[in-house]
Amino acid sequence: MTNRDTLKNRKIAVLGSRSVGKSSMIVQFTESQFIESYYPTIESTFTKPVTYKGTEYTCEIIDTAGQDEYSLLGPKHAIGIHGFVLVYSITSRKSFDMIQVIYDKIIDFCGVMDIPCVIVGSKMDLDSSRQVQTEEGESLADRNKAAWVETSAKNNVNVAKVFELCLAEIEKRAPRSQPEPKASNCLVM
Ligand SMILES: Nc1nc2c(ncn2[C@@H]2O[C@H](COP(=O)(O)OP(=O)(O)OP(=O)(O)O)[C@@H](O)[C@H]2O)c(=O)[nH]1
Repeated sequence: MTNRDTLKNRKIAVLGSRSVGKSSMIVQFTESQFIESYYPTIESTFTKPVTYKGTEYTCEIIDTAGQDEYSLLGPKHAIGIHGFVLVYSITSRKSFDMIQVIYDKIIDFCGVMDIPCVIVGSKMDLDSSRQVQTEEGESLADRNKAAWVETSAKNNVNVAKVFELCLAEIEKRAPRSQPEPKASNCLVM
């Protein structure tokens, strides 16, 4: 087996409204810590090796600036990206409503029917302020052929699962001998 067979690079873009906890989730996953204070993200990339079903992957995780309905989805959020993590906060109905908007923008941009995607309901530790029920999250994911999970970056609940689910969604759609993405191609299937 060549190194290319054993170490696969997978680019994952994390998108969602402002302050839903995208950075906190990524930092918990890659650095095992939780940051209470809020620093708006411009854009940064984190790398972490992940072993999933016996295969070693290098996950390149792109932390994006929070989106709203007026944000333009640029090529950097679609081209060469293998999988998408779309995050809403269970405490914000508005952030939940943004998920379909962002999903549709990706689909439009890439000209595909569906994408390897995990929809994440964050901040599940704040259940007393819940605005989005679990069934709503599940059925949104079902409608879009996406995986779904609720997480708490604060308590490190289901954070690693997000990235496992994303790798599963990517691999589910990948043809057996999928070539590595070319920089100029939209890889979403
Ligand atoms: N209680 C609780 N708070 C959280 C959780 N995740 C994030 N937060 C808090 O929510 C705030 C925003 O978190 P960020 O991770 O910066 O959010 P973001 O989505 O990256 O924000 P942008 O960079 O603006 O897009 C911070 O004060 C975090 O401490 C969580 O799981 N539980």
